[in-house]
Amino acid sequence: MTDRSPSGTRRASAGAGPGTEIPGPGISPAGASPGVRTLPESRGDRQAAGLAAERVSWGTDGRLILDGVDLAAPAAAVTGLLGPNGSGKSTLLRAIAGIRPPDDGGVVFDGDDLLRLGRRARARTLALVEQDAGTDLPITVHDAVLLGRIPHRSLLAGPSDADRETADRALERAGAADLAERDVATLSGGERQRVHLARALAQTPRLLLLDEPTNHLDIAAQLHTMRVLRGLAESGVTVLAALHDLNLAAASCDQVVLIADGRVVAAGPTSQVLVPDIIGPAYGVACDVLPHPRTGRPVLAFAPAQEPAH
Ligand SMILES: Nc1ncnc2c1ncn2[C@@H]1O[C@H](COP(=O)(O)OP(=O)(O)OP(=O)(O)O)[C@@H](O)[C@H]1O
Repeated sequence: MTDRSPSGTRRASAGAGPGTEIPGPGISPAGASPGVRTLPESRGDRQAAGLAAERVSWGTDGRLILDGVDLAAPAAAVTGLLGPNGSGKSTLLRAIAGIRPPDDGGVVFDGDDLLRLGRRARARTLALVEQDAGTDLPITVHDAVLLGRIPHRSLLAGPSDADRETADRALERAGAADLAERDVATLSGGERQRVHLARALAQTPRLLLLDEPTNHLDIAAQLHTMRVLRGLAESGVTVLAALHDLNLAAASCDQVVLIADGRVVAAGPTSQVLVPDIIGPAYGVACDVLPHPRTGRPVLAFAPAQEPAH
């Protein structure tokens, strides 16, 4: 049973308070939670191309983890999914991917009900790069990436030359070509992360979901990964990535959705959500925003929240 009472699950102070509610794209007024702050620029109807999660709820052990989440991720854009630890980002990505289907709500992608697609059709449509997805299979990186082609071929057929070429290109694009002959089990955390991305790329999804894709990566590899995501978006892919690094989000995302305690706190263009009066309360920190000296995009600087004076 899912406890839908507010008292069981929510922190008192996360996010914008009541009175800031403004409906936006994919955020139907009926489904919006109190405290949802969706920016006026994103107001409008749900876009036909791209992803729309509608009033998605999921709970376990009497605890509501996702509480009527509405999220729109347009096609040909990178959408960042932000929120403090335990806010429900991974759970939401798994719900959208159908790995842990929601108890309530729907997930529509390019006009199709994603949750009604069969496994194979879904695997041809979307790929999910999970956080710290481990694999101890005794196989090479190249063969692991080739597994991404399985949804695209008949069940009895082995990989074709075209499949191998796609896997090679995916390895190249993910910056993992030099790892191709390595045994997956011997890879470092950052090397594994690149291989997971390569496998997802080999799947040639139209919807790419990523849970902390820059985990374990050094700064150059982080920037490379975000460039790959931007390149995918430019070629029409819908990209939704859970990110902890708000500066990477600021540098790379077209728009962001901020959740706390399983509810949307704010959603809209990156530069309008990554502002002190939204980020500070959501994460419980003091936050300043400066222009990036090279790009002009927002750079966030953090400090511990001020203790209230006694
Ligand atoms: N299967 C489960 N059983 C019980 N609790 C769960 C389960 N899955 C998730 N949770 C809880 O749901 C909450 C949200 O978890 P989730 O992993 O989605 O958060 P997150 O935003 O991805 O966190 P992080 O940033 O730390 O990775 C957490 O409190 C977690 O403990």
